Amino acid sequence: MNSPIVTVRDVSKRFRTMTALDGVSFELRRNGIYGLLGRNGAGKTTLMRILTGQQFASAGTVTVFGAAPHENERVLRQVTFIKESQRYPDTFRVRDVLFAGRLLFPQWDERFARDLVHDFQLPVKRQVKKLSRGMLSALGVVVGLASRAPLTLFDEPYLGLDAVSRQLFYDRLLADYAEFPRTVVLSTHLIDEVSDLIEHVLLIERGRLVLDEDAEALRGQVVTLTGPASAVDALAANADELHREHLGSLTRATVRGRVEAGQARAAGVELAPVSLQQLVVRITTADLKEHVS
Ligand SMILES: Nc1ncnc2c1ncn2[C@@H]1O[C@H](COP(=O)(O)OP(=O)(O)OP(=O)(O)O)[C@@H](O)[C@H]1O
Repeated sequence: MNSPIVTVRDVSKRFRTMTALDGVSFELRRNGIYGLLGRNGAGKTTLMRILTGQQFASAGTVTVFGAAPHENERVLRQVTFIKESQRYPDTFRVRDVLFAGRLLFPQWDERFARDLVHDFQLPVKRQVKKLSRGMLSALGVVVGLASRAPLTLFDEPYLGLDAVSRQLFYDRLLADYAEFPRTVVLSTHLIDEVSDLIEHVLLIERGRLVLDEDAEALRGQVVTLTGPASAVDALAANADELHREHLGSLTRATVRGRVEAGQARAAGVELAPVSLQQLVVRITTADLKEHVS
């Protein structure tokens, strides 16, 4: 990852009285796989729509490849946005969508597109409106991958895919990314599934960005401490406590911060890593929000 290709500064979006995004700021760097995580209605789609020029922010600025994205052809030719509810013209067949991809995206790889169509067993002659939900998702995935756009956003396009096809998507994405690095944003609820894939985590909670962290750094930052309450308290004293539960005579605390493994062992406290999914659940639990900086 190096220079930013997207800069979001203090962006808010209001729909009448509803605030969908509230003072969001972050950067997306050239080449990297970002996980855009958050609960239902957190503001993920709204943010992606603003990044791709489909919606205006109510306040703040968005710069994509050095310019505002709205109606900017130079910028938008470098961007692919695949959403679950992707619409295509009524008469389009699968092959028409692929043809359009070839025309629209300068980096489109026709051979890769055909391989993907084969992998996902898509019927090229079938009208898009007659595809099953999973096939429609697969078509979105094919376009998103084969476009090789320098900024590719997937807004849960794979919800219709079964587990085997989702794995195929993750595998193809990783393999192609290794050969043709670009900036990929995956918005998803299936955090466990993508946790090995994503390099950076952006977590939105009720319109606010509550986490903007390197995934690897995050993995070591949050742990659970299980042991006698007094020993857990002592170890947790210098960390942010995200959650606490009692298991008979033992206490289990989920904390964010540095805890020395040797110290924990000596105090009879079991130290265990927290999965990204657990971490997100803990952080987005409403009454614990004050623990998140
Ligand atoms: N056009 C609109 N008019 C009014 N409210 C809207 C509009 N678009 C989005 N919202 C509201 O903004 C909030 C954020 O919606 P958004 O679709 O961005 O969430 P999301 O994180 O993508 O959710 P999900 O994971 O459920 O798809 C929601 O409360 C939603 O109802």
